[in-house]
Amino acid sequence: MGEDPQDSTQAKHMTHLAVGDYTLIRNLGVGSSGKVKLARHNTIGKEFAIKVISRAQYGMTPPCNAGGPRPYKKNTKDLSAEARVLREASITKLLHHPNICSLHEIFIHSNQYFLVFEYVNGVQMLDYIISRGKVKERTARKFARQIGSALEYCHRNNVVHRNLCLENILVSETTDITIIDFGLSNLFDLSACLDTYCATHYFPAPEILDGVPYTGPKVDVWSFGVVLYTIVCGRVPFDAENLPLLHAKIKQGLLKYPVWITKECKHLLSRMLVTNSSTRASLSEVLCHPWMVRGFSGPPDPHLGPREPLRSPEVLDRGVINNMKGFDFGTQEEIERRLTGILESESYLSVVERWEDKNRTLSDDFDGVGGIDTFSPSRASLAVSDDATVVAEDETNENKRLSDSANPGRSRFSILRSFPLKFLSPVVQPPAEPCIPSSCRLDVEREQADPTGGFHPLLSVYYLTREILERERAARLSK
Ligand SMILES: Nc1ncnc2c1ncn2[C@@H]1O[C@H](COP(=O)(O)OP(=O)(O)OP(=O)(O)O)[C@@H](O)[C@H]1O
Repeated sequence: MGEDPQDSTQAKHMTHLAVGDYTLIRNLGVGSSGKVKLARHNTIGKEFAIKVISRAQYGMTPPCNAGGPRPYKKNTKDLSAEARVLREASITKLLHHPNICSLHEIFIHSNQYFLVFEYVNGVQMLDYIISRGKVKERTARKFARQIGSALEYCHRNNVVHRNLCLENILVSETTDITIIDFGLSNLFDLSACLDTYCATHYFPAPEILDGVPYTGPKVDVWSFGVVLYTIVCGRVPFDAENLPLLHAKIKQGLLKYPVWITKECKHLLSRMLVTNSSTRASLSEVLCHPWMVRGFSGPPDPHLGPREPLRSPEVLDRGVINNMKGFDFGTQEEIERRLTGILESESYLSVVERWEDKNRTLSDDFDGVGGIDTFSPSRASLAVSDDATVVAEDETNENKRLSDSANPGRSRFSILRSFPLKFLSPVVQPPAEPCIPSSCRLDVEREQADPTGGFHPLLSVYYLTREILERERAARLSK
């Protein structure tokens, strides 16, 4: 990317730099799209993290041999990079979840974008693991439940992250998780496929590496599996000194577990790291897995607000539609027409009907024997076996342990951060039986056919936009 003029000034002078209402304090990090700086709002005094992205790389800088500024033709790559920034902003602005970094505002200068995010006072999960070695399963479960909750929230809103990795998960002092960087995220539609190659280093799902079309959520489950493996094992599932070797290993598809990993945890990982996306666990299965719910009354709360189905086009609020910006959905009239088409479609109406039936049944159950949150892990049929293809821990294997190495922190992540956006791939795992408890309040069918979440990206954006406006209204009233 182009050099940020702010950065030509040394960091020590940064405290004097102001951007809009913010004073820049210091660098927090750097990513492929730009630098992230700690900033303080001049009037409210609150700290924010501002991602500064140069627009020079997007063709906004006039060519130097020109006799003055003139229109500068953008190429397709530039356009998609610029679209990526705007998509990150549009998607993140909609999301409201305790484990997802919120976007406060975005402003655009002639040479730069400034994305003003909530400041997370924490460290990257990568550094957290490096400094501690492996993490106890109990702590890992806390992390996994928060990551899972955030992913479920996203998926139920037709958003797929596509770049979940250790660098995009921040851990606070209270060991709470915040997921950042929705720069590669997208809206998905379960009835259609995405085909863009995304994700960093070790984390992309096999179907992304193979370049085959994919629907979305399962690629996050894969990356989540790699993250969870790394958290509990203290090293990435596949590692090598260089990419070709790494690819070879991945294609070999052998997954090794250290001896200290519990059977339950191994089973969960073996369901997440399944190369065939159609037999890989759904997020519902992951969140209901006995390992995930151990010590809890059920799967993590996705923090979705209460929603009712939109029962007819008459309930559509034009004020909401007018605010559905940033996704190329078309004009207000087009959005309204498309939403009307969805609400009047047979598939939507039948899903609403099923939703009503299901909720009636659930509320009857609730009146009687405890209702929808009565999931009991003990009732789950955990089919854990000592997987034949799971190789026992081999102390001499190339997946060196951090503590054994002369270079403690990085040896378990030898190419991590060495390659830019690069491929990594997976593992042949036994297609273990899914173990979704029948009483689990989440299930695949519901995930795919809930009129209030995940039914269609346009509907999800409508709900999310309405919720933002409601929050803003509530904030105004409380002043
Ligand atoms: N909200 C935040 N609070 C604190 N630190 C942050 C925040 N956002 C980002 N950072 C720091 O800046 C780094 C880069 O941020 P981010 O991953 O969003 O940038 P990027 O350019 O999109 O990166 P990528 O190469 O993954 O696309 C993060 O790894 C983190 O250390």
